[in-house]
This record gives sequence, C-alpha cells and structure tokens, in this order.
Amino acid sequence: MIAGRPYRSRLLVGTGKFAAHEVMRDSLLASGAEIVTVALRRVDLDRAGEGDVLDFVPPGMTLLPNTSGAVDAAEALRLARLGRAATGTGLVKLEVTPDPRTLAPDPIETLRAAELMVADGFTVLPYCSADPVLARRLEEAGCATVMPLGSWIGSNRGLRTRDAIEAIVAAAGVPVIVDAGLGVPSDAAEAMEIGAAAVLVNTAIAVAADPVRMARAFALATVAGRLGHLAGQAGPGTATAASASSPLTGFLGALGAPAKGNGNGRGTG
Ligand SMILES: CC(=O)[C@@H](O)[C@H](O)COP(=O)(O)O
Repeated sequence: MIAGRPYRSRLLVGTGKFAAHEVMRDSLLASGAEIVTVALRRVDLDRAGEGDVLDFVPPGMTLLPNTSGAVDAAEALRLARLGRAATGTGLVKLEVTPDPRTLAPDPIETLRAAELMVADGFTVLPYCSADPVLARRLEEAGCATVMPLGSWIGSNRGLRTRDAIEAIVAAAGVPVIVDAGLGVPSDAAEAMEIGAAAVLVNTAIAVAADPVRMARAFALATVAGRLGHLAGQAGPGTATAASASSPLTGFLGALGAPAKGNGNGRGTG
C-alpha cells in the first residue's frame, strides 16, 4: 500500500543497464512488478524522439520517475517537476547522490528535497541511507515510503545493512522498501524475511546472463521471503548443540532395530 493505493507485487524494478529495450520490457513482464522506476535523465521529456525507454514500459505499469544524478535538493526538485510535467505522475523516487564513487545518498539534501517535494504535492519515495533516525525524519516530513539501501547501487553485494533495516522496519509507519545492491534472489528473500514491505532491484536483473529468468527468480524470492516473514520464523538455536527434529526415531530402537546416531536415544535429526 503506497499513498493509499494497493499493489499486489512487492517487487519494484529499475530500467537501467539492460542490453536492449526489448530485453528490459520482457524482464519487466517476467518480474510481475507493478511499479517501474525510470531515471528522468534518460527520458526524452518532450517525447520528440522514437524508441525512448518509456515506449518499452509495458502498459498498465505504474511509472516511478527517479531523480538519479541529482547532487542536491534543488536539482532533485527541478528534475521532479520536469518529470511530472512530462509524465503526468506525482510519484517520485527521490535520489540525491553527490558522491560519484559510492552513489551514497546525501541524508541532509535528501531530507531537504523531501520537504520541498511534499510541500509541492509530490508523493515522495526517498532512496536513503539505512539510518533509523533519518528514516523517521523522512516519514515525519510526509514521505510515502522509505527506501534504505541494502548496499551500494549496482554493487550486487546484498543486504549489508541488515541490522539497521531491522531497526527501521521495527519503527516505521510507512512501507520500508529495500533499494539497491540486492545481488541475488536470496538477498530479496532475506530483506522480505526481516519485514521489508518490498524490494527494488535493477542491476542484478539487468546484467544477469538471462535477465528474463532472473526477473522471475527475484519475483519468486520476494514472495517466498514475504511468506516466511508472515509464517513467523523460529529463532536460531545455539552454535554448539543440535536439537533433534525427529525425536520419535528412537522408538525404532526400542522395537529392536539398531539405533543410529548420537546414542542419546532421542533420534538422529
Ligand atoms: C534503479 C534505481 O532506482 C536505483 O536505486 C538502483 O539502480 C537500484 O539498485 P540496484 O541497481 O543495485 O538494484
């Protein structure tokens, strides 16, 4: 549920780095995603040319323009306004990433931009550091979600921020969407298992040898992780002892069959 609108899919996808627009379109379809993010810098805003990335976004998908490339709040707001004028959507994925090496979100400019955009009527989904205090401030500023990073954009390094994301999830009153760095489907499952409302994946799908199949894999992993979360996971046991999962196997020994295993008569696992 984002800004009062329900979605069935908990996987959001990006449109960068695909080898061809056709591969991107087929991958978006395979992902089952309903929300697709597009960098406003890549969009032909006056829609003059043919073969623009937007022409390959399947009909019916919700477009989430992003301010990728913005280095401060003013630039992000300018891009968002251009995007709204061109696409007609008030949704915006806010990204302010002044550091070209890490593409780390600037927390101060991100919060400033969020305040300006909310005041300007946007529905703001901010890409942000995995920082519980910042997440709270963004929520208080009126953002519709928070989107903490799993690891650096495009790094495929997985959920390096797991503990911080658990803290954000525990306190958040808006959906927490883990964005960036999820490299394999099990990363998406892990994010969902710890209570994320959704995940956003781009690079891992786009650069896979078979992007269409990878998109499907992420879709299934996202569902699996969500189900695991809802099912109520048992916590981990101790590192130094097993806990037999088939305690009745000792029963066979009592009937005369040779008892196998650890000799405690309570089964082998
Ligand atoms: C596409 C987008 O909005 C970015 O935040 C980012 O590209 C997503 O991260 P990955 O590319 O690492 O999946």
